[in-house]
Amino acid sequence: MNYSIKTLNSISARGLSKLPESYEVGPHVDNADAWLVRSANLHSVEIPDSVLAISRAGAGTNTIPVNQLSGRGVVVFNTPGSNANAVKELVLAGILLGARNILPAAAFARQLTGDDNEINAAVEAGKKQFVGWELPGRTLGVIGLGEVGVQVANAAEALGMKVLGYDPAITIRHAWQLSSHVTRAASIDEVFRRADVLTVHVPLIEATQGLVNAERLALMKQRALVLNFSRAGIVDSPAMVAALESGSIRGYVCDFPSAELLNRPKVVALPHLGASTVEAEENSAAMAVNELRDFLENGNISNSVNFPDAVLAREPDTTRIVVANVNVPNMVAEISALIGDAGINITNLLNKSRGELAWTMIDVRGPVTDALRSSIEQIEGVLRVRVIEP
Ligand SMILES: NC(=O)C1=CN([C@@H]2O[C@H](COP(=O)(O)OP(=O)(O)OC[C@H]3O[C@@H](n4cnc5c(N)ncnc54)[C@H](O)[C@@H]3O)[C@@H](O)[C@H]2O)C=CC1
Ligand SMILES: O=C(O)C(=O)COP(=O)(O)O
Repeated sequence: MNYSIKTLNSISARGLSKLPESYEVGPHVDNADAWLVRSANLHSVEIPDSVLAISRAGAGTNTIPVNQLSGRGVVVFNTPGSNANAVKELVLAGILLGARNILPAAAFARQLTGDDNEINAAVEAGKKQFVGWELPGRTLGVIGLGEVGVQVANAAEALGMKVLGYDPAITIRHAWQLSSHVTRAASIDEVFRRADVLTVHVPLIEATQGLVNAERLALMKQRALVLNFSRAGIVDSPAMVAALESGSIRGYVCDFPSAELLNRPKVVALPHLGASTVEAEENSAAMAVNELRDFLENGNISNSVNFPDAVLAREPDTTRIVVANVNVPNMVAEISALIGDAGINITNLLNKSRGELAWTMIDVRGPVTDALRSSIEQIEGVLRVRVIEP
């Protein structure tokens, strides 16, 4: 079976090279079986019915209409951790940019004129404007201890910072990865109160929109530094500008330029570069490609953000019926009754649920007719049915 994948955004060629030649891949593929995206905003894009899955080569899925796609039985994937090291390194750079006033200092040096003696004199006279501070002993507050937050916390701790972390839904895996020297804050406001440097590593969702707001900025120590490499909307921009103008916040380093932030000396706004390294782009694309392949060829799901993980080994000469359905009682019984009525023997079965959605895979011997497939489609609560031949 040949599959087709439409790419949106620029996707690492080395990552895409993991696909077999039988796949049709590229930006101009019509009626693709799957889409592979980075930050493309799909909220106002028509996604054709041919699309069975969308994989986000990266972490954030706020640009994808996940709820709407769930209702259509479309699986949305992301690639957890694939770019976390790249973001961590840029966050560390951001802390150092702020701590040592590197950008204004370099701008000062760039505009010096005269011969070497005059330049040296200007350097010695001017450098006192850029006196910075060192990291050991300073407190870094990390909000969100997922793939990126844990790496930032551990790296800052290794550089001698005291690290205070907050994540009410930290996973067991991330808790294990976190350095035992990182202190867990009892509340988000405690992080704002105690941090010399604060960094946010949470997804943009309703609960995190404007998480860094005027009230919380007012809790912070005078002259603290704030970093945001998550999403623009997590920081209330007018509140940040007001805090920078009043001098209560030393600087704001972020990955999201906006009209309001441009040309402000205390703002460093990078052009969404967190995941823009050769390594992260390749990792993310390769992981997304592997997820899509296993999904298209076998119906298996790993790293979805809307459907459960569901992996069932294929047995030779079996046909797989894959059903996306609403998570209600009796669904498996109804589907298997129809298969039994068609005189077909089930060899293996998996049913997994996640919230309101479920994923059912049934392996059978013998051909699955269009009539059987459409009778399964007609069961109330079934969102989509695929039949994958041996
Ligand atoms: N600038 C860039 O290029 C990149 C930006 N990102 C952004 O960073 C975000 C985080 O990425 P990952 O760490 O890979 O995701 P992740 O899903 O591994 O971690 C997110 C963590 O935030 C926590 N969280 C959610 N709501 C919270 C709240 N209200 N308070 C505290 N913690 C909360 C979750 O429990 C989870 O542990 C992404 O959603 C994306 O928006 C990620 C990669 C690259
Ligand atoms: O992975 C993420 O969430 C990112 O923000 C990276 O975005 P990008 O793939 O560089 O457009």
